[in-house]
Amino acid sequence: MKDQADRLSVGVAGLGAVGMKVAAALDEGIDGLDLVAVSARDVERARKRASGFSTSPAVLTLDELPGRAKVIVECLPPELFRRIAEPVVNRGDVLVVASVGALLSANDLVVLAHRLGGRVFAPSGAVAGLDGLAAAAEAGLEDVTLVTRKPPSAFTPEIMRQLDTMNLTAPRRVFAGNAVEAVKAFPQNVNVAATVSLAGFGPERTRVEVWCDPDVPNNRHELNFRSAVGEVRVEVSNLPDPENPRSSAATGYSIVACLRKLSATLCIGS
Ligand SMILES: NC(=O)C1=CN([C@@H]2O[C@H](COP(=O)(O)OP(=O)(O)OC[C@H]3O[C@@H](n4cnc5c(N)ncnc54)[C@H](O)[C@@H]3O)[C@@H](O)[C@H]2O)C=CC1
Ligand SMILES: O=C([O-])CC(=O)C(=O)O
Repeated sequence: MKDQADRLSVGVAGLGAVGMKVAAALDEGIDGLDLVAVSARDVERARKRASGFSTSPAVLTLDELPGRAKVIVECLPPELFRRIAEPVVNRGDVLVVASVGALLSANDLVVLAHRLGGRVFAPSGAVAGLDGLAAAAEAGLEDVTLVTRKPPSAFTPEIMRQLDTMNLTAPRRVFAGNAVEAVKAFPQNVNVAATVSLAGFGPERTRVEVWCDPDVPNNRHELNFRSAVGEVRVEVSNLPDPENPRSSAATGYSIVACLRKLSATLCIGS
């Protein structure tokens, strides 16, 4: 048990598929961390969602959240990323990011965090293999490719209409390009591409394919990389979250695992 002075207060921005898992795990207890506040679009609804929590976090609007906790976990729609990230970083606080795609156009905030002594964490989220990728990056990467394959129901209604995905009878490649272009085209589907690119070869050089596949029930991510010290292939087949099928159910748990490391004595994995 940490001394009171060493404990970190935590706020969760967004109580959807990802944020609710993070808030629930904090409420159950993560060593050294205290859930003090949550925020969602509909404050009344958020109050109901948090009513079973034993820690009784304050339920706030998004703009009230910065400053209420030392660590803010962003679990919002990507278009709201800056609204929470900017004030958090401006205070020199710790930001943990789910909408990692939005980080690709927010390098100014990372620079500011560095200047003010803050920190920004981008957990692995729905993808795996970033430990090996980070090691390979140290050794010298030669090629990184991420192939994301999702069922039609995992795309936003707008993209489903654009691509006519509901009428697909066979797998179709709906995107090929680099991570920057992938995030622009699919802001709610390929945060993983942003995370992989930041962990390894950079957003411009990381190659990404997105497939809409009526034959797969799960969200699949296949990461391949080659470096001076060998080749790695990692395949993930994630169950879609029952609350939001666009997000893999594993995402929230990856953020929880990252939060545990904030104050853990024994840290496993790079
Ligand atoms: N890093 C990764 O590997 C992954 C990242 N994601 C991303 O994580 C983020 C969260 O995903 P989900 O939880 O599935 O989304 P969701 O749609 O289930 O939840 C979003 C939450 O934001 C809240 N919200 C909306 N407007 C708000 C406002 N003005 N103030 C406060 N809260 C507001 C909503 O009430 C909702 O609780 C998304 O950007 C998603 O693309 C999703 C899957 C994987
Ligand atoms: O949850 C997933 O499988 C991936 C995802 O939506 C994202 O990276 O934005």
